[in-house]
Amino acid sequence: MAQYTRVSGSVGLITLQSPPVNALSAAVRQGIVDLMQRALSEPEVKSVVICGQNGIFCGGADIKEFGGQMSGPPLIPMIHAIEAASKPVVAAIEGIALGGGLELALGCHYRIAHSKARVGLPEVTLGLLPGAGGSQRLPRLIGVPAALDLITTGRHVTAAEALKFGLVDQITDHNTVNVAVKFAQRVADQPLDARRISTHPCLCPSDVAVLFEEVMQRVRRTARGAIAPIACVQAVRAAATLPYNQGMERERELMATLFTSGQARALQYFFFAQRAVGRWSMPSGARWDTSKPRPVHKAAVIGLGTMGRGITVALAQAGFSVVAVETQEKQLMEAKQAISGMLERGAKRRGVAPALDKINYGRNIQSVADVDLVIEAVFEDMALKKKVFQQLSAVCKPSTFLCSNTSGLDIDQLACQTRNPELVVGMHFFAPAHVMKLLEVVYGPKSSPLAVATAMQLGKKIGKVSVAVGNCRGFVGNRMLKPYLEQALFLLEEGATPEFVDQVLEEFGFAMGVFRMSDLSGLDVGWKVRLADGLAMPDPTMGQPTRLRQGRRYSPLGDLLCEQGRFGQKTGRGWYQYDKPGSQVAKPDPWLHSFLDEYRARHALVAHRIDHQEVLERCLYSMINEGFRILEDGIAAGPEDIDVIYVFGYSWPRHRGGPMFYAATVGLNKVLERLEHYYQAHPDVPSLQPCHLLRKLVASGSPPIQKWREVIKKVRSQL
Ligand SMILES: CCCCCCC[C@H](O)CC(=O)SCCNC(=O)CCNC(=O)[C@H](O)C(C)(C)COP(=O)([O-])OP(=O)([O-])OC[C@H]1O[C@@H](n2cnc3c(N)ncnc32)[C@H](O)[C@@H]1OP(=O)([O-])[O-]
Repeated sequence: MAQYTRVSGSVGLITLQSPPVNALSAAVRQGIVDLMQRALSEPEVKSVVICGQNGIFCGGADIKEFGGQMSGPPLIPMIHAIEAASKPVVAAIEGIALGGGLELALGCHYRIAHSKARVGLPEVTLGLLPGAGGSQRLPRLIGVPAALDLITTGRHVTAAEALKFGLVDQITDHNTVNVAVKFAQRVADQPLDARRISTHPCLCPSDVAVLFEEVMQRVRRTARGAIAPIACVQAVRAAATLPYNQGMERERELMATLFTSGQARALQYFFFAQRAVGRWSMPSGARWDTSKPRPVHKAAVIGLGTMGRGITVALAQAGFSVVAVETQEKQLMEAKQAISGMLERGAKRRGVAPALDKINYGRNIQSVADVDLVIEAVFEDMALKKKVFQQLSAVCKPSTFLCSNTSGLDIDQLACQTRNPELVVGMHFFAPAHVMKLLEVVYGPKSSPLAVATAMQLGKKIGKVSVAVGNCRGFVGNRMLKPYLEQALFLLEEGATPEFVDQVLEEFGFAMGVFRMSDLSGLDVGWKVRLADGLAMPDPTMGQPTRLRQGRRYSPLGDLLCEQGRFGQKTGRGWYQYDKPGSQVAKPDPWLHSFLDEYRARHALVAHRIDHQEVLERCLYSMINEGFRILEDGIAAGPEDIDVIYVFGYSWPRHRGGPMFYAATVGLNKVLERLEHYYQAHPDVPSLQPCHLLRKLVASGSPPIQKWREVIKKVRSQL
């Protein structure tokens, strides 16, 4: 909807009204078309201002409309009509002008922005391009290099930056609509021809061909298979090389291809999934909207290894006072230096002062007595963590929330060490903790909604996407990683190489294949856990066959590498070889290939040809199957939670929506059929056995992912 008022006698003011972000829904577009006609037909009206209600100009096209049949007046002719209007039209930009919202403003003859406004063309993040003339008008207004930057990255720019680009004509600290109305009065009689951006030539630098080539190469390198960034470059190239009308035709063609691509659907699903995880719920019925968080002013971090340092930086950068505790003197000195460096580098990038004074360091756990919340980040050892929780419970105020950064240990066991187990939750950060967006907030059977709400809010304040999950070994992310890693090892046993498996996964869109990722994280981490679990056995003559544990197939390949001191990048050897310890350039290692040959010979394994499809299906479907088990067990509330965790924590390619969305895209019946096939071939691998929920969903006709929760509810109620 849109509202019309006449202000100052001669200005027609059109206000977009569609909360929360005044998206250009069919009703809003209809409102704009009707009210523009009215303003143009009223003789008293000499100029027009378009603004949005509640201090927000416009968040762009209504993404909810994309999935269905489009109705109402189309955006492109609507914007053309505004540009062609015989009276000056001024956009009064407050809050945001994004996507179609900025394209609407580019159709206006003038743009006035509030100094706190942000503008941008983020369509690429939704698998699209600015398809309402934005790809053709923006380069004509601000030049090809700046337009390429904005359109291919989708980044939002501040009003000050927009002014520098010439994207807005004026910025103000005052009431933007009032300023725009006065401006509109001043320009009422000015000629408009030069203000119609579509008539401008597209000014190109002399080396424009080289520029496009460079940008295209960069985009292809970083897109990880996403097609929208490439289409964005092609659309801007059309603006630079074709007359406006032909450029618009090219924009339309490219947009049509993107619109119908699975990638746009995946990215739009993911846009809503990211927001859905904020509306968390627990099996007890506690929910985000009925559970109030308690404010946290002062926090503490216990243990200043890699994770503790990152968490301290994340907290301090967000303005929290932090008590950072490390009991080892040498570690403490090293941590202080590292944290200061991280804060200084981050502050330099953001152009702010480093938050060094937010942190108090200490060697004694007593120094956390008065904090509101503690995040324990000591070594991943249950006995040690239990001891720390006992100490914290004795030292801290009774109201202090006690959180653990464990990546998979039992939260309940830690809660049992404390006076107030209801105040204990997991806060599982991902390395590097000040950079990675994901936070798993883990509730145990005793965790209160208050503790979950507080941890979720803290996560939001430090810029994380927080997902509330239940307590089980590995929680959601690492639990699903286990069958994925396991399949990758089995594939090596059966004839594949680490390079081939990684290549397939990287072509799929992962930033790193499973073996390169393991080398980066350190092979010894998992090895220590397997040793503690009694799975990795240094002496293979202990009675059990080496490739079988507890009746299941087991690959000791990772353990054997660790026994050789091959821990990955940090030792210069792992699944790959590196020039020196710490180097990041992975090279195939002939030693490893002979080692695999010998291993296969020792175990009478005959290497067979493993193709692309088998690698993908076995690695991904076993992981997805575990995802369905997680949903069945109530560890994740819905598929969106899993997908958000995988995109933000495990570099799952966003344009594929996340593992559960991918399963829906492939077809649940196909996933089921392939799992059945592989389980038949490998009956000693339980992770390949299709789970009950997957079967149930297929039996229910494979409903769309948005309907899975209904089936999940039914399955859980029958358990
Ligand atoms: C030939 C075909 C021609 C086609 C023409 C194409 C035109 C054009 O180029 C395409 C576009 O504009 S593509 C669009 C380009 N635009 C973009 O990509 C902008 C996308 N939006 C954003 O980046 C952020 O939402 C803001 C920065 C706007 C606000 O951030 P914040 O303050 O943290 O708040 P928040 O929590 O994020 O959102 C609050 C609520 O608003 C909801 N919602 C938001 N935008 C929506 C939309 N466009 N729509 C619908 N809903 C939208 C959001 O879901 C949430 O709902 P919930 O039910 O409460 O969960």
